[in-house]
Amino acid sequence: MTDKHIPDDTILYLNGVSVSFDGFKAINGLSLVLKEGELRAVIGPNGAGKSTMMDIITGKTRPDVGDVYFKGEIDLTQHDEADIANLGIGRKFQKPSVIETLTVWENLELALAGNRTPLQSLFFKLTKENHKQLTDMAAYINLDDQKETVAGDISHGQKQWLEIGMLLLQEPEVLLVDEPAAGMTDEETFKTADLLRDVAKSRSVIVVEHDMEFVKALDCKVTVLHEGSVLSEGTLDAVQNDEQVIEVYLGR
Ligand SMILES: Nc1ncnc2c1ncn2[C@@H]1O[C@H](COP(=O)(O)OP(=O)(O)OP(=O)(O)O)[C@@H](O)[C@H]1O
Repeated sequence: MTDKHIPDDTILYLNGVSVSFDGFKAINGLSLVLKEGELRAVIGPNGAGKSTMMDIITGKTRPDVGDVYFKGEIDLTQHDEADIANLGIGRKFQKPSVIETLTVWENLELALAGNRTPLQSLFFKLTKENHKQLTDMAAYINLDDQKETVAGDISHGQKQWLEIGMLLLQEPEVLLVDEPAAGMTDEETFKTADLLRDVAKSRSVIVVEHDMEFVKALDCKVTVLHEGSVLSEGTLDAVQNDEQVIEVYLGR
């Protein structure tokens, strides 16, 4: 147990986190509390520290100082990237990393096998239950009709959904999603917002995004980062009307 007073329903707890690169403070006293089952959008101008924050949560970057706790008692600064993924924090990078020469179904199958040890996955055979799991997931991510299509032939938006589906098969408790709507059509953007809102009914989700229409569709609490710390937090309306946020975005 930690001596920090972290509320029971907190899944991620960042407090006073800072990290410098060559003397430049990319993250500067950052504090953020994410509740179980919460969907949170993180916005902020280029260089605000959004990716670095995700890197710290997932163990890619070690903070110089500060607390980073998962589920109240797991000190994430003491774990490496592989450990943190296994603990239940999944991350989707901006660029989809599906295997383009495999079908949608095969990509999903691979993600399911990925939950096993290398030896187990070598001999992995789909059970009836696994088959249903993959069929349900394909439908859930709007790819029911594309199951047999090679991933290289589906749209950019569909690739993003496929990757979200692959991550969900690993059943993370927290899903971190980096700019999912970039390069999507309007229809795909809104479907993605629907999907992530639904995902957040059974786990916690942080979405980093620039597209304000998408953030509006997510309909959740918004955190604005600037120069490595939280500038404002609240509803999208509240942060968009915050004088400090207006100044940072519009340079007034
Ligand atoms: N490994 C690194 N070495 C040096 N500087 C870095 C490193 N990683 C990030 N930075 C710097 O830290 C700052 C924050 O970068 P970060 O990528 O986290 O911002 P961001 O909010 O994700 O920006 P964007 O919206 O452009 O992706 C930037 O000034 C960046 O140049």
